[in-house]
Amino acid sequence: MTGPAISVSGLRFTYGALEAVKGISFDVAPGEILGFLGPNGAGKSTTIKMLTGQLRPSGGGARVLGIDVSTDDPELQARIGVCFEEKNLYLNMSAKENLEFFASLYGIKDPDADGVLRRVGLADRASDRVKTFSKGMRQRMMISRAFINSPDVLFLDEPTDGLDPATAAAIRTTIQEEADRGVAVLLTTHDMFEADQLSDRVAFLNAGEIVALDTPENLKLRYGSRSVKVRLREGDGIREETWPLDDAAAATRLGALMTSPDLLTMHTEEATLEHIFIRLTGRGLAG
Ligand SMILES: Nc1ncnc2c1ncn2[C@@H]1O[C@H](COP(=O)(O)OP(=O)(O)OP(=O)(O)O)[C@@H](O)[C@H]1O
Repeated sequence: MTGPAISVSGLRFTYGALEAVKGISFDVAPGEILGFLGPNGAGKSTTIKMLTGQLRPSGGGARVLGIDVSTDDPELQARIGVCFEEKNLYLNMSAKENLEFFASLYGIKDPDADGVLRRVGLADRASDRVKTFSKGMRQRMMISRAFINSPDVLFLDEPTDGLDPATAAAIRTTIQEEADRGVAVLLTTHDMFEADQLSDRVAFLNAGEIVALDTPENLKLRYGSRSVKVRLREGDGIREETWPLDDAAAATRLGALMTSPDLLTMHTEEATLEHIFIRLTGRGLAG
């Protein structure tokens, strides 16, 4: 297709008197991963629910693969993959039966359930009932479910939350592979390493508004500042100092410290997405 896979314009949602999403606009291109970041309650889930047809927008609009999300068009559900904690799995069915059942809802005749389970590391549990699965395995099932219809757009809400590091890394690789084959991905995560590693661009959402949207590199250049952390011997103890790296006065001070006999360690700290978010909003991503 030409044009954006996801196109959002002035999108709003109100729960009674609460305006949870306040007129946001953004696009996601085919093959692009957009990291959708913000603290609890920022409006990420509400936005995803509107884009996946679960909530009708209160104002503005959005198109996914050219389909107006407020039209209940079944083609939308057939062409998107959603990993959202609120979607349930059938606990008495096996992993494979779950995927085959979901595939049947999309009218897919011969779903590659084994292939999808292999991609999330559950191939050897294909015949086991989901009720015997651990929390992380159920999370992997949710991800596999999002892949079963070979979607053109993926909505992934904290896909690696609660997974062990090796499994999380494998899932990130899978998400990147999907993007490489042209899938547009909207990814929410509280893991800033993951956001930085995977996102082509990042949107910071705060209190229902997008406060910044750019590549991680550009955000770091524009809002981030590098610093140097110095540890010095002081009497019987240790003193720590942090100095901005791009600052003339700091350079003079750091130059003097280099030759100090009390200098223990000195290391540079890069701007992180979390630092930038705090700077932009005065809030941490976790709360
Ligand atoms: N069903 C609901 N009824 C009333 N208010 C709601 C409902 N769902 C969410 N809200 C409110 O809307 C705002 C946005 O919530 P939302 O779930 O979209 O945030 P979020 O960014 O996804 O947060 P989290 O990181 O915790 O998942 C919050 O103030 C929340 O309390």
